[in-house]
Amino acid sequence: MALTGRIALVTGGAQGIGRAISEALLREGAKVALVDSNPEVARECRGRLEEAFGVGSSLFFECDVTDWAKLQEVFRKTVKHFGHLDIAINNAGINNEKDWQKTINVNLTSLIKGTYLALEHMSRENGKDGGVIINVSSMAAFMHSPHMPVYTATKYGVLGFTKAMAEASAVGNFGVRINVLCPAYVDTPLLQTIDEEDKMGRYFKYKEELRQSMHTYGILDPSLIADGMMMIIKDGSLNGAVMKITASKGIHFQNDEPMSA
Ligand SMILES: NC(=O)c1ccc[n+]([C@@H]2O[C@H](COP(=O)([O-])OP(=O)(O)OC[C@H]3O[C@@H](n4cnc5c(N)ncnc54)[C@H](O)[C@@H]3O)[C@@H](O)[C@H]2O)c1
Ligand SMILES: CCCCC[C@H](O)CC\C=C/C=C/C=C/[C@@H](O)[C@@H](O)CCCC(=O)O
Repeated sequence: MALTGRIALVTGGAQGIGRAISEALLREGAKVALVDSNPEVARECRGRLEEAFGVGSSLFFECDVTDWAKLQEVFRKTVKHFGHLDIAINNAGINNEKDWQKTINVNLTSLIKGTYLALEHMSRENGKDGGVIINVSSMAAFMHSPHMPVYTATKYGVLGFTKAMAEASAVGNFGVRINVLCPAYVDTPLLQTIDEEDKMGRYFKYKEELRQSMHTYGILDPSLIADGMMMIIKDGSLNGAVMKITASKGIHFQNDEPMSA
């Protein structure tokens, strides 16, 4: 997929991994709608992106992805403003084991809603031209860590939902490629939540073990995650792919054993 003139929507786009992919897309000539609930980081990000890529190449929406009506409106306004939608990146995510229901709402329920909204605006079923969706999971979907069980559950959920949706898209001829990305630890403000008792809840006592795990597995630069996303966006053969990004193996894919009867 060539990116000049392509239209992307990125949730959690103003910081961390979301910001890195938004910048990568803008660098290659795409236009990007950034959706974020944090007005301060969004303001700073907006200033930087408009300075670097010009006013008009990005659009900012202050929106909490758990607000269904607002999220619907954001997709609608993006399509109205730019004309159509080609790429949706459901990236917004939190680590909050204390308010674990919020973690499920943000990381899983809203990602499912974001996927359905993206399909509404991209699927051939609705007379649209197709596109690509990337859902952000984590290497936590392959590990069993005592440090963040609900976060882990949401990331397993994202993995399963996305693989099933990719098959639904293939079977239903949606023309939309749906893939999932699973990074290991990435150098973003999310990692600082290990020092916050009101986020770690009863698992706060494990924070040094978690820090040790980061030390063992390494911490990646967000630009590497953006590279992986660009690979998925550009490779038209990828649907249902599970991309892992780790310090030891870099960008690579999970290959599942075919299930025997
Ligand atoms: N950083 C890591 O080590 C790591 C590793 C694997 C996967 N991930 C996943 O990558 C994604 C991005 O994480 P990050 O590390 O860039 O985090 P981050 O905290 O640096 O950035 C997340 C962005 O999402 C926004 N956001 C949070 N809740 C939101 C909501 N309800 N509605 C709208 N926007 C919201 C935040 O304001 C922020 O700008 C998450 O899904 C996370 O689980 C992160
Ligand atoms: C404050 C907590 C925020 C959590 C952020 C992340 O989502 C958590 C990422 C979790 C685990 C990372 C593990 C990395 C492992 C690899 O380096 C590797 O050893 C695994 C090998 C498997 C493979 O590459 O296929």
